[in-house]
Formats: sequence, structure tokens, C-alpha cells
Amino acid sequence: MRKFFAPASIGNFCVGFDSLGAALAPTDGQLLGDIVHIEEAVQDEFKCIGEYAGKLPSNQEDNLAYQCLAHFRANVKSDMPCVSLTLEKRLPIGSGLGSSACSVVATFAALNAYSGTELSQIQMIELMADFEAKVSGARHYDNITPCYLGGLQLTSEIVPDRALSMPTASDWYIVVAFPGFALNTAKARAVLPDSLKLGQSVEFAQRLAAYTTLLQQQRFNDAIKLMQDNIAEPSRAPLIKGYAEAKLSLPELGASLVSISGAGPTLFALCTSEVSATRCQEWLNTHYINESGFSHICKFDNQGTRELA
Ligand SMILES: Nc1ncnc2c1ncn2[C@@H]1O[C@H](COP(=O)(O)OP(=O)(O)O)[C@@H](O)[C@H]1O
Ligand SMILES: N[C@@H](CCOP(=O)(O)O)C(=O)O
Repeated sequence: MRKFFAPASIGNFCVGFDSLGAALAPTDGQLLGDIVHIEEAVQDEFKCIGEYAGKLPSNQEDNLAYQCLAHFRANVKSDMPCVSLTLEKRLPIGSGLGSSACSVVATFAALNAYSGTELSQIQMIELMADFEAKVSGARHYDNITPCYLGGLQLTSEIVPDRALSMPTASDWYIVVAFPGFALNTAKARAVLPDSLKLGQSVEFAQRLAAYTTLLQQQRFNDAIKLMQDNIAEPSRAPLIKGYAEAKLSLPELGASLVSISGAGPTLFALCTSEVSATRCQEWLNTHYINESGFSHICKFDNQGTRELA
């Protein structure tokens, strides 16, 4: 039996709508993400287990991980030995933590390693993006590539190899809080503006270009000052109960900024000390999350998807 872990991720990372994404590793060592188990079998089999398995469609054909297996068998490696593939669904659905990407990436990574297929990085990312696009309402790479490659990735179809890894600060702590209710990504995309005015487009380009250049120059404090989301947050914030209060309260506790993780409803607070991160987490536990929610203090997960021992 081999096991492959794919980490949770933050799409957009505030300044890079559909273009920038971060993989997450809780500082307490917990594995925040999905795991795929794979082993040889007499015929292809699929199972879904784990805390959030019951929230997925009961019909296996509707499970993205099953669809990835069927696609791989039909179109990538038809002579692969039969497998038993089990998705351990550990991330909530519609959370803004790249849950669908996690299942897709872990499944393709497991199949690719197991069958010895040496697909290129671009081929793997394209396969993954095809399946992520099926459920999220648009083709975007900002969960897939950080989940697969780790770290903070500038990513799109026009980026060389689909992803450029950005330097990150060692003193950044990212507090994520899932409030305990779902917000479907496709629905949260439907509220976005159809088009932007020229001035907004120019400002978005300037902000993202300056941000990524400042990261390259290791000017992390200057980079933080640019972290503002004028593209998605104005239309999505009203869909997320408690977000406005968190955005007001957390800076007083030391957060450098508060933003929506992916399409929400998870939010993240970026802090530059563990003390501030702990204070923000305590506030979020009391004021933002319900009995089904959770929070973690994280660093960037620089390993991305990997085989577990
Ligand atoms: N293995 C899977 N993991 C996550 N979502 C899945 C999976 N298989 C099917 N789905 C469906 O895909 C949709 C994912 O919703 P979405 O809001 O995009 O989640 P997320 O933002 O957490 O990735 C849901 O309708 C869910 O039922
Ligand atoms: N760029 C996408 C990211 C969606 O992330 P998810 O974790 O909510 O699926 C968007 O903002 O729609």
C-alpha cells in the first residue's frame, strides 16, 4: 500500500485573483489535506473514507477522485495494473481551502507514481486543472499548482511550466479559520463582476507585479503593504457571515492583513509573529467558527504533494 498526501491551499492569496496560491502546513505538524491510498487489486476499485467522505456525493461516479482514476485508465495508461484506490477525504467541501484540488492532485500524483508514467509538470498540471475546472465553474490553477508543487506559486496557462515559485518570508504565520459552513466555489464565482474597468485592471496588474517583484527582492514588509483584494472581496465578503467583523477586529490583535481564502468562507490572517497569530486564532475560535469549524496556525507547505512513509 502506498499513500500520497496533498496539502490544503489558499487560492488568490489576496492580490493574485486566479493567479497566486499558497500551500499550507499547520505549525503543530497536523496534515491538513487529503490522502490517497493505492495498491494492486484484481480489478479497479474505488473507496472514499475519512471525516468528510459523507459530505460527498454517494454515487462514486460523481466523486472527482474516481473520475480521475477512470480518466487515467482510459486516456493516460490503459495497461496500468488494476488498482484499489481509496480517497481519505480530510478537507471540508466548499471551504475555500482547495478541497477539490486536493483530491484531484493527490489522485493523479498517486496514479502517476504507481504506474511509473513520467508525465511532464505541464502535462500533470493540465490534467489536474481539467478536473478542478469541472466543479469550480472556471479553469484556474491557483489551488492545483501550490497543492502539487508546494510554497507560494504564481500560476496560469501563460506562466512558463504553468507555475513560478515565489520566495516567502520565514516570519510569516498564516492563520486560517473555516467557519463550519460551506460556500460553493461556482456560486461564489457567480457573484463576481463580469468585467473590470480599465483603471481597475491596470491597478490589479500593477499590484500583482509589484508584489511579486518585492518578494523576489526579499522586501517582505513592503510586499505586505500591497496586500489588498479589490477584485473578489467586495462581492464575496457579504456572502460570509462574520467576515466583516473579523476584518475589523484582527488587525487590533496584530494581524497584518485579513483576506478571504480562495472563494471562502475560510478566511486567513497574515501575521509576522507567533504571538499575534495565537491571539488571532483565539479570537477566531471564539467569534468566527461554529461547532463544525476549525482553525490552524500555518506556515507555507514547501513540499507540496508527497508520498507518505
Ligand atoms: N473528491 C472531491 N473533493 C471535493 N469535492 C468534490 C469531490 N468529488 C466531487 N466533489 C464535488 O465538487 C464540488 C466542490 O465544491 P467546491 O466549492 O469547488 O469545493 P472547494 O472550494 O472546497 O474545492 C462539490 O459539489 C463536491 O460535491
Ligand atoms: N481563484 C479561485 C480559487 C477558489 O478556491 P476554492 O478553495 O474556494 O475552490 C476563486 O477565487 O474562485
